Amino acid sequence: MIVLSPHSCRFSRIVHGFVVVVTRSTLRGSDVEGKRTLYLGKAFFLSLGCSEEMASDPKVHTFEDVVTHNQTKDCWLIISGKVYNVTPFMDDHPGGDEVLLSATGKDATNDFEDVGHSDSAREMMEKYYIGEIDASTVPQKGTYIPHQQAHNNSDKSPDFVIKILQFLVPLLILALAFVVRNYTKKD
Ligand code: HEM
Repeated sequence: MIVLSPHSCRFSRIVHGFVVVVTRSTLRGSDVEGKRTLYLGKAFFLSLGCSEEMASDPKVHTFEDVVTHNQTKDCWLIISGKVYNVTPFMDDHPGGDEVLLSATGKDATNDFEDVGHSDSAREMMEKYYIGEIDASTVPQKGTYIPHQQAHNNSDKSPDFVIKILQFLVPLLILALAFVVRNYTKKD
């Protein structure tokens, strides 16, 4: 597989889009001519140095599928909307394999960016690119709170205690006033 710089890849994506549009419109006219355009486009695309994966339409993975690849021997990551199979890189990753494993099962964009990876690290990523993530399948951050945990938390949280006190304190003051009034009342 040929590795390329992100710069040429960005350019090639534009070219790829163009080739697909041309190909689709040409296919409507003539099948043979359309296929020829597709092969020419793909060849041109590959000549720019892009991987075969990028030359064809990228595979779109669902979140549910990607998160099942969460082991040292089978590790996929989601970074900036793209899916990477970093299994061959586990032993060589300078940050270690544990950190890569901890980035599975979620969108690892922030984890990746927080480290401040170098440009050469970003170029290296192209080698492991296996497609795009279907954004509609990625759960929104903070939407999932396990029911049991949420219930326990609310019982112990200071908010809950404050609410109880807001209700009890006026009652206690009222009761106290009542008692004082009764004791100080002249017969
Ligand atoms: C395809 C994905 C990744 C590639 C190709 C990659 C590559 C690299 C490379 C080349 C380095 C050496 C330093 C540099 O050049 O920036 C590095 C360091 C590191 N990476 Fe990654 N990385 C990837 C994903 C991640 C992810 C998702 C995390 C966090 C969860 C991570 C955490 C780290 C850490 C902690 C270091 C060590 C930084 C240091 O000690 O200076 N990497 N990575």
